Amino acid sequence: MSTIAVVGAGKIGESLLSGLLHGGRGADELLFTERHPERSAELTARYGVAGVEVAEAAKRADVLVIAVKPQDIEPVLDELAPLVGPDTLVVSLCAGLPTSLYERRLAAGVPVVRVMPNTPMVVGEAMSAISAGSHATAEHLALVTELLSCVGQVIEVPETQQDAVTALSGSGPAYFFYLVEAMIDAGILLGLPRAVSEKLIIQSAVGAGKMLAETGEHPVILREAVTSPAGTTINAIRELEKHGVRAALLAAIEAARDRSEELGKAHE
Ligand SMILES: NC(=O)C1=CN([C@@H]2O[C@H](COP(=O)(O)OP(=O)(O)OC[C@H]3O[C@@H](n4cnc5c(N)ncnc54)[C@H](O)[C@@H]3O)[C@@H](O)[C@H]2O)C=CC1
Ligand SMILES: O=C(O)[C@@H]1CCC=N1
Repeated sequence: MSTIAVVGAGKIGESLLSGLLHGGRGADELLFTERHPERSAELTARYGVAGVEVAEAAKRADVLVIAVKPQDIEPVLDELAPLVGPDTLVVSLCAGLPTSLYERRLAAGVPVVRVMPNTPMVVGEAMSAISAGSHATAEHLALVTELLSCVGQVIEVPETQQDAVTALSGSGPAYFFYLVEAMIDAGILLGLPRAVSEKLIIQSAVGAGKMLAETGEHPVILREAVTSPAGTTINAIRELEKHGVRAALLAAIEAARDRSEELGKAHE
């Protein structure tokens, strides 16, 4: 039985704990650390998992999952440095932080796997991309894949692609939520009640997502099937093109990639 400790049980850390429990891990195989005592008590009451100090997590865990904000990593590394050795697998979920940061700051030979998950983890539909650091083996990657499979899908990418992945799927749910929010507003503009507009758009988003996932068709084909000659959709598409929506998405995702790179460089 291996012990998994989540350091920083915020949105992502809590979703992972919940997913691991649903996936069949016992509460006694899990630990978490949280700097706010009220939050810690709330999580223990909800999941039956013990909240411990970072140092205790480092001593007891076989797998340490780091889920603090990248800006909060320094004190965590300081605490872990004297306690973590090559028998502990460190899994970082932090945007921008390279495996080399952990390898530089922790004892020689500590295996590190970098992961970029996303918030649909909360409903078991995460997209997680994983990359091995220089001491992580195929077995370590297989273990991380098994853990993350409890909360969604997993792919392996070279670490050089992780900043791009962060911009695409890490932040990606926010772009879809933004789009949905704007489309609901459009319904209000056209005079629909808010509740009706929300239902129409959310179910359209769910349906479109399912079609993308289940038909295997390219998005262009699916869009063309909606776009009738001299119909309504093409009029909307003309406006999207006129307002540069495609160019805006390219620029937005490039900016997110740049920020991920900056977050990593802040700890060089
Ligand atoms: N929110 C998102 O969509 C995604 C976030 N991530 C990454 O996951 C990590 C966590 O993000 P969120 O869950 O959104 O943040 P969050 O702010 O909800 O959670 C972070 C938690 O860490 C705790 N914490 C900070 N320092 C601590 C310490 N020294 N000891 C114990 N607990 C400590 C905080 O109290 C907080 O509850 C970040 O590095 C982020 O880049 C990755 C993919 C998606
Ligand atoms: O915005 C952020 O920095 C985090 C990482 C990816 C999604 N949310």
